[in-house]
Amino acid sequence: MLETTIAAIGPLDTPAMVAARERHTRLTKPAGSLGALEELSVRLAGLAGTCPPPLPTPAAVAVFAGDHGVHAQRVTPWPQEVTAQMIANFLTGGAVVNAFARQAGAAVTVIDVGVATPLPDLPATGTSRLVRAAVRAGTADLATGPAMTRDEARAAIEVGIRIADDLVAGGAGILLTGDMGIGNTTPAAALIAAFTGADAAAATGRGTGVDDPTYAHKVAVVAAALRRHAPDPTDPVGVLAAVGGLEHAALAGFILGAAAHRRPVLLDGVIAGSAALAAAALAPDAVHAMIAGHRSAEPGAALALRHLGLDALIDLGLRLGEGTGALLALPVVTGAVRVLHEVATFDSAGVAQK
Ligand SMILES: O=C(O)c1ccc[n+]([C@@H]2O[C@H](COP(=O)([O-])O)[C@@H](O)[C@H]2O)c1
Ligand SMILES: Cc1cc2nc[nH]c2cc1C
Repeated sequence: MLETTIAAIGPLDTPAMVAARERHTRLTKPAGSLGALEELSVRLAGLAGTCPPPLPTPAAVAVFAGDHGVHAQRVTPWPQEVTAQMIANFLTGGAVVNAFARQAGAAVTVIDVGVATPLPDLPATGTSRLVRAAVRAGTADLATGPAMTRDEARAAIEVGIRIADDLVAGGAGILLTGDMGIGNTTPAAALIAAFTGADAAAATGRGTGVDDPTYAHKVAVVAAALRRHAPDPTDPVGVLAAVGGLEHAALAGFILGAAAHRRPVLLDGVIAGSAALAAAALAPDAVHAMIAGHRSAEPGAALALRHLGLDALIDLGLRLGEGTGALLALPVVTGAVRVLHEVATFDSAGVAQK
């Protein structure tokens, strides 16, 4: 499944992009006046292979949840049970992602790809549902050994591909990434260091908000893990297995799945950024489908986006995860595409040119 997904990912369609650029020159606005939205709309035309590209609707956000053995190293102040407790909150519609999803008209799918705490029977609300797809009950501690086996990393990637397949089959026009996992900014930092070559201190942030001593310890844990595992960026599955997380691997698969279906995938924060690096290492053309929703306050997020050649659409200092930054950026993406559908040309509107 991974190989066929990678094989389906290809370059952008040049004629559709040429048509979109040409159309922009005829619309009733000074050339270039929509800034980054113009190049984004051109890229989405190239992704869809048609101009104008379809409006990115309906939107589907997938929140991949997992737990982390590295929690034992005290890299986060939050108890591990909060991962499962927040899943319950997502399913009853009480989290920030639910509020933003209601605003955006997006459906929320929560995927247990490896939560350590047993989940109770959870009722789905109108717009949220749970998929139980745990590969294992949390990773092992990456400070003392590999986080998971290669087979488990691959299985988690394939969970993400399957979710992307299902959401696209259900009609989704755009996929949004979300994540939930107490401790998951530590593997995200290690992945970003492994794929970009940045050092541990540059790639590591404060996550949910650790104090100075905990931050220094977290950097040391990431640095030691990189020394111990010496992850090889040309072996992305091996990198994910050594220093990643189940939700990071699943998100990498989800991104690949979106790219294989030529659907845009709107990335949330630092966890999505680390997964996007893995996806790009597996299939470089997957980058064409990626849109950086926002610039997370985590320093590793900016490193990941720079490595991918992506500019964030919004920068509001968010560091929540769950898909919240991606959801806030969705109207920007829709606006970029709507221009190509709805704006009059100078000829049709009788507006004089310079
Ligand atoms: O999206 C981000 O950039 C982001 C930045 C910091 C923290 N988070 C969220 O906070 C949790 C991980 O933080 P931590 O400190 O426990 O590693 C996890 O559930 C993430 O979704 C998310
Ligand atoms: C309360 C809480 C909510 C979250 N949402 C995403 N990560 C989170 C981490 C915590 C701790």
